[in-house]
Amino acid sequence: MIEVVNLTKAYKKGTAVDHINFYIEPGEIVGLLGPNGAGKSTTIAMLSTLIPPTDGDVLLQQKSVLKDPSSLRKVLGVVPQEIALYGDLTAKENLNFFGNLYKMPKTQLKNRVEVVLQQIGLEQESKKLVKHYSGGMKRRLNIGVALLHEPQYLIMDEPTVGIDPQSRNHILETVKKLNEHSNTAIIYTSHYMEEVEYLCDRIYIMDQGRIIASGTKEEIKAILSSENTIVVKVENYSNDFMNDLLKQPFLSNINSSEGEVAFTVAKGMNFLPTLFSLCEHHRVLLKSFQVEEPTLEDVFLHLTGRALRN
Ligand SMILES: Nc1ncnc2c1ncn2[C@@H]1O[C@H](COP(=O)(O)OP(=O)(O)OP(=O)(O)O)[C@@H](O)[C@H]1O
Repeated sequence: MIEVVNLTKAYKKGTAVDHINFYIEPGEIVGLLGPNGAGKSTTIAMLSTLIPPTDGDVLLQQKSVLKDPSSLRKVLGVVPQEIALYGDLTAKENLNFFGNLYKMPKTQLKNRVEVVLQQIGLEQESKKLVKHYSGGMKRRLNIGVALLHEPQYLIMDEPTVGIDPQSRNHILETVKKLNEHSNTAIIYTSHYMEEVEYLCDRIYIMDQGRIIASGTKEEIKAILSSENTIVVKVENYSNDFMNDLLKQPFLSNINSSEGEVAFTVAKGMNFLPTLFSLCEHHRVLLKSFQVEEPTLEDVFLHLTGRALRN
């Protein structure tokens, strides 16, 4: 198990990471979800012993890795946000180059290169120069480099930023398979709520250097269990209708766009009579309404008053 204990990074301008605690057990996929600037990359840099913390520690099997970074590096692979590859080499040559850099034995490296190329779905393209690769293929190879030494734990820092949807899906599937077939534990950072929701067993939500919520998806969503979001489709609605809705004490977070009005209401509150009478009064045609499950985005909005993506 890897544990992060009171991990902190303070810069002159402010504290990027502020006494955070979390853990990951073998075989888990754990999500670190937060908006830009929340402190995710700084956390990962400290966790992978690239930068020293101002305070706190990282423990592997209850032993400090700050005192013995090599113990962690043996079992940890890191996929950085930036692509770190040589464009004038092929995929195979890149993998061999990094394998040699890590001083992997020759026969082991040869086998691992073949396995990794298959895992990242680049066997057919392994002899192409990387400079001719698409952004998504480069990202996949970036992941491959981190997998060469068969790490037990893999950290992925926003691995799908700036790539097309097809490559994004490919990466998400690669992550799932890696976890299912090789039992690799994965720390997945992202500001895409859907990715984290799809992949992760447990989630930590970060904001302004702190962890503001943690648990399984269900546990985190339960923070909003006392409310329901209602989405109503209407025609001919006016400002007066909206103003009257805003005056209702039991409705909150009222938003409208393109024929849809959304609001939250306390669970169990019978809002329908009021809604019907307001529609009738303002001659608004009520076409449909539905009760929506809260999303992690809703929880973030509830906890911080801001949207996850800006
Ligand atoms: N070397 C540094 N010196 C000073 N401040 C820094 C440094 N590195 C990061 N920060 C600040 O720390 C905060 C957290 O940054 P960090 O990159 O960890 O966030 P993030 O959640 O990874 O965001 P992103 O998704 O944009 O990478 C930001 O306010 C950033 O400006």
